Amino acid sequence: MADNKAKMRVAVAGLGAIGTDVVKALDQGIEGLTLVAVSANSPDKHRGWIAELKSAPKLVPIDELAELADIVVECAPSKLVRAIVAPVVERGKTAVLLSVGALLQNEDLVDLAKAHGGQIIVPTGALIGLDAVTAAAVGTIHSARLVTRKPVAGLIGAPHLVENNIRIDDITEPLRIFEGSARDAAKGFPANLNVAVALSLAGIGPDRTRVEIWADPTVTRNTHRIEVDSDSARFSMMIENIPSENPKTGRITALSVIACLRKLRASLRIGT
Ligand SMILES: NC(=O)C1=CN([C@@H]2O[C@H](COP(=O)(O)OP(=O)(O)OC[C@H]3O[C@@H](n4cnc5c(N)ncnc54)[C@H](O)[C@@H]3O)[C@@H](O)[C@H]2O)C=CC1
Ligand SMILES: O=C([O-])CC(=O)C(=O)O
Repeated sequence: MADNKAKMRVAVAGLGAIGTDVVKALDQGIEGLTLVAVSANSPDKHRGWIAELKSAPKLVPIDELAELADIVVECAPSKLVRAIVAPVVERGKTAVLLSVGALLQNEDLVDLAKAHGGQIIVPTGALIGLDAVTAAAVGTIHSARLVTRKPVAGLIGAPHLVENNIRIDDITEPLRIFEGSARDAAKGFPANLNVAVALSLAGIGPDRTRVEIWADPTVTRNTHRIEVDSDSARFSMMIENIPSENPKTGRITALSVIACLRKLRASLRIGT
């Protein structure tokens, strides 16, 4: 049957572990969407494979994306979140946000979206169970907790470790390196704890959501366990993510974005 709805134009900001897979999936085809533009830090590095796509998008600086697209997918370093998302939501458009940890320092972006009829979408990303958490949050959640275990390589360089002089390079046993709120976890581990912030925004907020982080030389996967107790259900779930080419980022993250984009215009939509 003919597709009567006009396609929505999509742009991708950042061509790293997540962005590259998202671009390739969009080029293969996602119902109701068309890829029009991408941004990269070193455009020359990407011109070759972009030119070989079925339909090559424009390669432009991030400040041009909001004008060119209806939906901009942010998969860039967290310091660029404001520069990428503000112009999108100011135009009443949609930003898909991966560096969700940065939202805590940029909470006014949500007000900006509200004022202009824009939307910020946070995919489940590397986590699990945000469908159940958002459902439970319609009622009352009593407690929410995240326990993250990562191989040492996925944690090295985190500001919390550097500032507190915590050495993990030579550990031979699991070491708990952080216990506290999701808000503090996001500050101390900006490239690692997007999942903590996503959980907190789905549930009871960054101050009441508790987080434990372990550096674990016995695991090869980024492992996240969530435990939620509410007036509708008690649940705990664990996901063991195979790292992508970026050891800080699980492979499933890009797939979650692709699934999220598929849902935007799909004729059948499963899950909350
Ligand atoms: N919500 C979630 O569950 C998850 C979120 N993330 C977050 O998503 C973001 C992207 O993650 P990855 O793809 O793994 O990171 P990555 O480091 O592999 O890719 C980021 C890309 O952005 C590019 N970039 C830097 N400056 C740029 C600029 N001015 N314009 C355009 N591109 C620029 C870099 O060159 C790099 O290619 C990170 O902030 C990460 O923390 C990662 C995993 C899970
Ligand atoms: O597990 C992952 O892939 C990444 C992660 O913890 C995060 O960004 O929050």
